[in-house]
Amino acid sequence: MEALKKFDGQYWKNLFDSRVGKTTWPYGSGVWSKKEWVLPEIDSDHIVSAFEGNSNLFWAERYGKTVLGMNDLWVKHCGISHTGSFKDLGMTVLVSQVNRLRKLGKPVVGVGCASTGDTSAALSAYCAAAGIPAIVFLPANRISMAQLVQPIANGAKVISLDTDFDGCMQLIREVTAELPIYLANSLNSLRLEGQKTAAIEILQQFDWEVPDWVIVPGGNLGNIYAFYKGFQMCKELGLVDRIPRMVCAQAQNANPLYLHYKAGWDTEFKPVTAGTTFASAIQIGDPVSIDRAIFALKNCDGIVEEASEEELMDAMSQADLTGMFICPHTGVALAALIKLRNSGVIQPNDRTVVVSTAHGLKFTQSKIDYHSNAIPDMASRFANPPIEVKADFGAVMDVLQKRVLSEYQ
Ligand SMILES: N[C@@H](CCOP(=O)(O)O)C(=O)O
Repeated sequence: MEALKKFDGQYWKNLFDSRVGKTTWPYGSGVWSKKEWVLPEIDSDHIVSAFEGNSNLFWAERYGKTVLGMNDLWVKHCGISHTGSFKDLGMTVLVSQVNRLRKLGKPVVGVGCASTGDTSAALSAYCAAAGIPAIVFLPANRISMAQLVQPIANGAKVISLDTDFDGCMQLIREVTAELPIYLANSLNSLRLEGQKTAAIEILQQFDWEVPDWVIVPGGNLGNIYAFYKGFQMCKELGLVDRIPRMVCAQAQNANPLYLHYKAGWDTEFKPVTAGTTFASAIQIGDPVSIDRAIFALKNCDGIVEEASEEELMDAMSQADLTGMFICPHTGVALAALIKLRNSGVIQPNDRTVVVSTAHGLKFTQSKIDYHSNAIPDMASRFANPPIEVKADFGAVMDVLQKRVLSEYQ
């Protein structure tokens, strides 16, 4: 009975009135001025949804307006999917085809890939569902725990190699040239056929009105080409009359395409050794789809932009503060957008779509490091660490007065 009373509004009102009918803060040690606490009636006009949009395409209203002064900013969440990244779109197509080949009696003993964590997760899941052996080559200690556990749990053969992604990629290409293991990286066009559906879906979600800009994070560079392919197909079919300008966003520590773009498309492409980045899934120095990416960007009047570690982590954290929970690669794309917006290349009313490539839950460690102010040489401007408070009513009320109520008064 006592417990029930505590959940009665009148009980709390009486308690509150008895305590706040004073001009000094009656809890702990602070001082306060009394304020009327009247909750307005709620009517349906005041109910706002955090995001507005169709399925996985969200209008990032608050981020757009407050951070960028933009009115028409959208985020296409491709990581809200079975294994938590856009790789699902392409891998379901590829594994279905391998399944068919095996049913036709073709000698495919398994499917293999090199990965920075998302491709391997998607491959392992679909192969497990189809009963096909999956072999994944991963760079040791360079992918997140959440990504590592995905192929392990799905029963793939996980080969952890003492090299970077580019080293893994070279090895899987050599191995699949020798053995009847089907190569599942995005140089395989089946992957791109699946991935291009995200572009078609964006156009459909906008009722076939073409956005001005689409920003895609880029590492191995299959996805930027897949988006181009989807947009171009819709144009050729007469569904739209133009295609958007695309931006490929790279991490400054793994930026071979950016360097090539800056040097002028006609110079010779030079791979780089990718440095460590929080955007670990695009930590790639020698992308397999370089030629396709250049082709796509040239044909859509595209741009390549880069983001430093601080820029990408700040952009990600600021976006999270508006209700998203994005991956660091999407942070790269948002940081690129901030730069292009600040330089006036992208205008406030331009309809802009940022492609969010993976679920933020795969990258919690980087968020924890950021919010704990534990990243050397990074100001972590938007860190929001937990507030440690003694388990004491007065102490808790004091903290709330200082950190919550004072902002409201
Ligand atoms: N970021 C990728 C790297 C492999 O690229 P793919 O385009 O060949 O799938 C990953 O998640 O592994």
